[in-house]
Amino acid sequence: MSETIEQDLSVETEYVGKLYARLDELRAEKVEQLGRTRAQGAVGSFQNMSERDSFATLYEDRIAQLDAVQDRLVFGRLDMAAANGSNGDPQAEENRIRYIGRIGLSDEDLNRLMIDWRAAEAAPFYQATALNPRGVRRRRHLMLSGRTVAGIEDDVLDETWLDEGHTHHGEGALMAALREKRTGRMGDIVGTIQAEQDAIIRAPLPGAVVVQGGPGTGKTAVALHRAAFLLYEYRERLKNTGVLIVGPSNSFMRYIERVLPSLGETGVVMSSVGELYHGVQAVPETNRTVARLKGRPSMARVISAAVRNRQRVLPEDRTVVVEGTRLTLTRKMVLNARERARHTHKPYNQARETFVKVLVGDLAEQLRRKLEESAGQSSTTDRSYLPQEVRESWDVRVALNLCWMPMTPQKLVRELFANPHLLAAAAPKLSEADRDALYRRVDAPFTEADVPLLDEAAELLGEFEDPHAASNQAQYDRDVENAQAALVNMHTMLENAGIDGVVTAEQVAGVNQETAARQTAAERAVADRTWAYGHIVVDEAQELSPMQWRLLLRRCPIKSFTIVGDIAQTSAASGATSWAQALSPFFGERFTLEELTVNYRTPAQIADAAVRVAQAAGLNITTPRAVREGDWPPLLTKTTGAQLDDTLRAALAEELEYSAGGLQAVIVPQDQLAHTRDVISAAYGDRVGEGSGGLSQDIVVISARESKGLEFDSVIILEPEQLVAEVDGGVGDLYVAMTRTTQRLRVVYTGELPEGMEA
Ligand SMILES: Nc1ncnc2c1ncn2[C@@H]1O[C@H](COP(=O)(O)OP(=O)(O)OP(=O)(O)O)[C@@H](O)[C@H]1O
Repeated sequence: MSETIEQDLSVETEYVGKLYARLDELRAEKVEQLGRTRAQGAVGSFQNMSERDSFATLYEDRIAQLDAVQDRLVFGRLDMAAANGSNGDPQAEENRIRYIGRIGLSDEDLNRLMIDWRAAEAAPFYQATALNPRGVRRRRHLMLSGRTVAGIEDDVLDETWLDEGHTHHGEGALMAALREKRTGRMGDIVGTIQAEQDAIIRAPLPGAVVVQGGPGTGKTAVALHRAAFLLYEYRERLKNTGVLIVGPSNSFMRYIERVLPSLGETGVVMSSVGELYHGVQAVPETNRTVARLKGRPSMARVISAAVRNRQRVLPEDRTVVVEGTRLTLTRKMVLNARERARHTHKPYNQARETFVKVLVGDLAEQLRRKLEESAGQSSTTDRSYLPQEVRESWDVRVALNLCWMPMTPQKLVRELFANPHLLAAAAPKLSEADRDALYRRVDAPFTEADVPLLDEAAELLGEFEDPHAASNQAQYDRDVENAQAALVNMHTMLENAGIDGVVTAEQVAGVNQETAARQTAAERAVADRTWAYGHIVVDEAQELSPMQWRLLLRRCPIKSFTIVGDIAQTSAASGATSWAQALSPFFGERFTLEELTVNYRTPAQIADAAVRVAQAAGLNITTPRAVREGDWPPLLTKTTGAQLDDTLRAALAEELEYSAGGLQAVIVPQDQLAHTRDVISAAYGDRVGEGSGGLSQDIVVISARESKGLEFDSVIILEPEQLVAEVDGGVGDLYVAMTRTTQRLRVVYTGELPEGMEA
C-alpha cells in the first residue's frame, strides 16, 4: 500500500471515528432521557402521563433509528470546487468537504458533520460525472470494516483530469458490493446508487412514475430507496398520510423488510397483495383460470350486481304478527321502501337503514289503524311506541332480513362463489364453464384474487357495524375496571395523607385511548380500509390484475405512485403485457416511463444465455447490459433419468464448494419440488429451506415462480424443458430463474435443452 493511501485511510478513519463518537453520544443522550422519563413513574396529572408516554415513544424511536444506521454509517465524501467569491471564508472552505451518510449529523454547536444521502447537497455524490461534474472535484467512496475505513476509491472529476471511460461511479465499491455473498435478505445500495437510478429515486412526489427494467437492474432497490427519499423530502406532506409498499408475497416482503430501517425509515406500511384487505390473510391463487377471471375489470360489475341482488322483493305479500295483531307486508310496500333506500345513494348497509325505517313506519301506521278500529274512533291513547313494537317483532325482523340482509364483504364474496345460482344471477355474461371454474366451497380460504373483490364489496356495502368500536369500548371498559381497582389503593393512600383524589378511573383509562390516537399514520393506515395514502410503491407491478389496480387506486386517490416491474417477466395469468395496457384505464396517459438499463446481478455470460432463451421463444424482452462479465458460462450437465438424483447431488456438492458459505438455490419444476427436497434434505438436513420462506437456510429448493424477485450466489436449474412445459408462460419463468444468480448457473437435465440455452 502506498504511503499516500495509508495516510488517506488514517485521515478518513479518524473522521469516521468522530462520526461514530457523535452517534454514540446522541444515542447515550436518548437512552438517558428515556430512562429519566420512565423513572417519573405513574404520578402527575393525566396530561403529564400522556405527555410522558409520547416522549418515551419518541426516544425509543430515535434510539431504534440510531441503531439501525450503525452499519456503514458513512460511505462517501465530496470535495467541492470553491464557490465563486468564497475566497478565504472559513465557513465556505469547510463546506467544500461533505461527508455523505445514512443520516444527517451535526456536532453540539450545530456544525454539520455528515449529510443525509437524501439531502439535495448529497445529490452530486450520485449524479456527478466527468462531463457534468456539478461542482465536484473529487468523489470518494469509503469502504468501512466496522468503524475503520478499509478502502477508499476516488473518482476525480476535475475538468483538468477528464476520464470519460468511467461509466459506473465508484466502480470498485460497486464491484465489491456486487461480489458480496447474498444473505437471503436484501441489503441497501445507498453507497453505490448509480446516476440513472438516482434520477428515479429523486423524481418529484406527484404523479405516477413507472420504472421498467430487465432482471437485476435494481428496480426493487430503487423503489425502496425512493420511498426513503420521499419520506425525507416530503416529510410534512407524508407524515399524516404515509407511504404504502406493495410486493408480490409475504416472503418477498420479508426479503426486503430490512432495507428501509437501514436507511433510517421505519414508518412505512409494507403489504403483500394478499394482505391488502385488513383482517384477511389470503393464500396464493394457484388456479390460473380463476386468477384471470377474478382479475378482469368486469368483476367490478359482478360484485355490484351481487350486492344489488341481495335486495329482494318478497315473492308474495306476507303476514307478520306484531304483539298479537296480524299485519300485511305487501310486495308494493317493499318495492316502495327499496326505491326510497336506493335513492339515498348510500352504501348497501347504510341504505338498509332507510329501507327498514320506511317499512317500520308503514307497518306501524297499519298497526295504529287496526288498533284504532278495534278500540273505536274516539281513542286518544298515545301510539308513539308503535314503531318500536314493530321493530322488535320477530316476524318483522325475519321479513326485513329476507328482503335486505345486513351483509359483510366476506359473507357476500363467500356465498357468491359457493352458490351457483347467486353467481349465475350476478354474472349472466360469464360462460357456464367459467362459472364452474369459479365455484368453490363456502369454507375455502380467500385467495389473493379475492382480495380486490372483498375490497370492492366493502366499498359498495359500507360499514356493517364497527367491530373495532365495540372492541375499543370493551377494552376501555376493562381499563376502567382495572384502573378503579388500582385507584382504591391510591385513594386510601391519598386519604391517609390528607389529600383529596386527583384522578379518576376514566382519566387513567383515557391514557390508553390517547395512545391509540397518538399512533403513527402507518399504524392507523394498516387498520383502516378507507385510508388514503400519500404515495404507493408497487413492486413486480406487471403481475397486478385490473381489479388489483382498482383497489390500489382507491388507496391513493391522488394517484401518486412509483410502479416498478418488468413487463417481460409477467407470469400471473391476470398480469399485463404492456404498461400502457395495464395502466391506461387508471392513469390514462398520465404516467412517466423510466427505464433501467444495467443488470447489476447476473454476470454477462449467464444473462446472455437467458436472453437467448427468451428471444428464441419469441418473448419481447428488454436486454439490460450486464455490469460484470463473470467467470463462468452456464454449466450444462446432461444425465439420464436413472442418474438424475445422483447427478444433482454431485452438482450441488460442487456448487457449495464454489460458493463457500453463499446462498444456493435449486430451482425445480413444480411437481418435482417435494422429491428434490427429500433428495437434498437426506444429504444436508436442516441446511435445506423450502420456497421463498426458506431463505434463512443456505440451500433453498424453490419453484421458478417463487424465485421471482430473489437472488442467490449460485443457482442450479433442474429439467428446464419441463419447467417451460408445465405452465403457459413457462419460458418467462425460466428466464426469471436463469437471472437469479450473482455468480454461477448450472443446469441439470435429462432430455433436451430449451433453444438458446447453449451458446
Ligand atoms: N447501484 C447499485 N449498487 C450496488 N448494488 C446494486 C445496485 N443496483 C442494484 N444492485 C444490486 O443488484 C441486485 C439486483 O437488484 P434488484 O433486486 O433491486 O433488481 P430488480 O430489477 O428488482 O431485479 P428482478 O426484477 O430481476 O428481481 C441486488 O443485489 C441489488 O442490491
